[in-house]
Amino acid sequence: MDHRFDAATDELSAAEEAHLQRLTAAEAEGDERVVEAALRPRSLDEVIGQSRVRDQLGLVLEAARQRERAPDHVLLSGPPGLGKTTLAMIIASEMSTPLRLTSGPAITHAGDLAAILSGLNEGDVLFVDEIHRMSRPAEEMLYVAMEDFRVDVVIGKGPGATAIPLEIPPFTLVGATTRAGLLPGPLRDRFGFTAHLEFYEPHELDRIVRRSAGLLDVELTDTGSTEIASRSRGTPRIANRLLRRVRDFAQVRADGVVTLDVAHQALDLYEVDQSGLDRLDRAVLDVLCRRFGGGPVGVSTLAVAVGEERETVEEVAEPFLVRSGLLARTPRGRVATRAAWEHLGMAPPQGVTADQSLFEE
Ligand SMILES: Nc1ncnc2c1ncn2[C@@H]1O[C@H](COP(=O)(O)OP(=O)(O)OP(=O)(O)O)[C@@H](O)[C@H]1O
Repeated sequence: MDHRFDAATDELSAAEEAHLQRLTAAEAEGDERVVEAALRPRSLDEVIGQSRVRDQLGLVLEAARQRERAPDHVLLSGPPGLGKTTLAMIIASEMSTPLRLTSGPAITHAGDLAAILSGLNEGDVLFVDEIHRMSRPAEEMLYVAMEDFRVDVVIGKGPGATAIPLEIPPFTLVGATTRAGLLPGPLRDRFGFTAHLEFYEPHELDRIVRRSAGLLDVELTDTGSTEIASRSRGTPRIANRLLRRVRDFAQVRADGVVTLDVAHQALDLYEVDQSGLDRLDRAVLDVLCRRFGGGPVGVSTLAVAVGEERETVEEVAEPFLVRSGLLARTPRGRVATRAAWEHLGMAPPQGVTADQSLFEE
C-alpha cells in the first residue's frame, strides 16, 4: 500500500484516509498491537530520526536496486522499540519483495532454519528478530546460507550421517538484536551492513508523537506533545504507547484534547516520571542505592532484587539509565552515579562522582 505521511504539512492523502479507517477499526476492536503496527512508517522517507542509518541504508538499497540484486545482509542492533522491525519491513517494501519473519528463539533446531531457508524465493528478505538467541547449530547453518546460499541438510545420525547440499536462491537476511556483542564474530562478519540504532532526541520523538496523533485522530497541543516526547525514554514505541494512554485520560477525564496539563496528570497517573523513567528503571536505581549503597553490584543480583530477568534489566532498563548518566557499568558491577542519588532525592555518599568516565568498563 502506498502509505505516505507528509510530516511537513500534516496532510492526509487518500491512501492515508483508507489507512486511518483501518486504524480506527483496529482501535474499535481494542487491538493495541494492530494499532502499533499501523503506526509504523512504511518507507525510508517516512522514518523520523536515525538520519545516518537512513542515509546509509538508503544507499545500500538504491545500489542493489540499480544492480537488480538482493541487497547485502543487514544487521540492526539497539534497545527494544527503536524501530528494528520497522526498518526490516521497510527494506522489504523498498525492494518490493515479501518479508519473511522469524525469531532466534523460534529456531530451536537447525532443521527449523533449513525449512525456512529452503522455502525462500529469490530476493526475499528474511527477518530474524533476536538473532543472538538462535541455537549454535542453526547459527552455523546460517553462516553457510549467508555466504554461499547453500544449506547442508544432514540425513541420518552418527558416523553414517551425510550432508546433502541444497542450493537456495540469493536472499537478504535482516538480523535484529538488542545485544550485538553477544553475536559470534563469524556471524557478525557476514553482514555487509550493520546499523546501530540510537535513542531518539526529544524533538524527533515530538515529531513521532504528532505524526501518530494525526493518524489516530487525537487532538493535541504543542506543549502536550512535547511533554509526552520528553517522557518517552528516547523510544518511539514508548512515545506511541504514552500517547494512547494520555489520549484515554483526555477522553475520560478532560475534554478530549491533549494539553500540557492533561499530559502531566496522565503521565503522573501512569507513574512515568519527569525524566521518562518507568517503574523498572526506578526500581533498579532504588535497589542499587538503598539496598546496595550505590554499588558496585552484579547485574544478576540486581535483577533478583527487582524481581526481573537479568536480560530485562540488561537490555531494557540499563541502556537508558546509562545513557541518562544515572548508572555506570564497571568491571566490578553496576554503580549509581551522583545524578542517580539526586534523582531519588537522596544525598550521595562521599566519593560518588558525576563523571561516568571514571566507571567505564
Ligand atoms: N523512526 C521512527 N519513526 C516513527 N515511528 C517509529 C520509528 N521507529 C519506530 N517507530 C514506531 O515505534 C514502534 C516500535 O518500533 P519497532 O517495533 O520497529 O521497534 P523494534 O526496535 O523492532 O522493537 P523490538 O526489538 O522490541 O521488537 C512502531 O510501532 C513504530 O510505529
